[in-house]
Amino acid sequence: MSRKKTPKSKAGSAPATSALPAANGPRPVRPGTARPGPEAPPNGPPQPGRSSIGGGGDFYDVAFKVMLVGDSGVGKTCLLVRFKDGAFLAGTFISTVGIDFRIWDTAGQERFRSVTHAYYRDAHALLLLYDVTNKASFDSIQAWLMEIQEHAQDDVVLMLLGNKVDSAQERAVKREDAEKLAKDYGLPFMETSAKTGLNVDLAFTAIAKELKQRCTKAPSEPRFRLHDYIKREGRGASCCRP
Ligand SMILES: Nc1nc2c(ncn2[C@@H]2O[C@H](COP(=O)(O)OP(=O)(O)OP(=O)(O)O)[C@@H](O)[C@H]2O)c(=O)[nH]1
Ligand SMILES: [Mg+2]
Repeated sequence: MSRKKTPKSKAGSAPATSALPAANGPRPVRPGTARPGPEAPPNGPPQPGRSSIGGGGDFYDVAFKVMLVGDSGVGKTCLLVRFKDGAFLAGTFISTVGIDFRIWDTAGQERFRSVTHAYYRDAHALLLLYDVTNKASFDSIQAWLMEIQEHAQDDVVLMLLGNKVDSAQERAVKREDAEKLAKDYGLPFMETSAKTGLNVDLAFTAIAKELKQRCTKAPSEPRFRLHDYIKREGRGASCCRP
């Protein structure tokens, strides 16, 4: 199910630019306003016969579908592995083919885009990645946002992540430019590194907190504020520094 590629091979990975209208101004893309979609498992105690996530036998009161999207090579799989296993996949770049069923890690390559679309529909949250050392991957973000707008639920929680921030000397996307884009679209934004782990746990935790609150928040409980949370907790290259 995997295909070996040379590092940084991103040819043909950008979303189809034909999807972008000529006047492609910023459009609101449901900033951080998700509630569980219709396919979210019910809140409450584990149910007999209920499926476990990943078939591993662990049952959850609440489960959400979070997807990683972005151009090929931006580090989606590495980010997931860093979060899940605390490790970094250095060396050979093994591009994801179609959908990785371990978790909802998607392929960034254009040729798998139609497959990926099918999985947006019931996603509760999307982590949209670009690579801070690859300008083209940042330029693709608007096209990704249009895809998301077209295929994902209206209330999907969305976060923009600029990955590979450890490669400071190769930086090709200024943090300020990404901050502006994020602000224009109302997106929470952080810079991350799957290599060092910078802000990786925070990104997933913030999404989890947002989603959980939507499902379980008592009326008296203060509302979780995703933007404020990552602003407060973000490290180093986090976007929202005071
Ligand atoms: N320096 C550095 N390299 C990274 C980082 N994250 C990923 N990489 C490298 O970038 C390459 C691509 O990473 P992947 O995680 O496979 O990329 P992907 O987005 O899953 O790519 P597709 O599956 O093709 O969509 C690999 O060679 C990784 O080692 C990072 O945070 N820092
Ligand atoms: Mg991958």
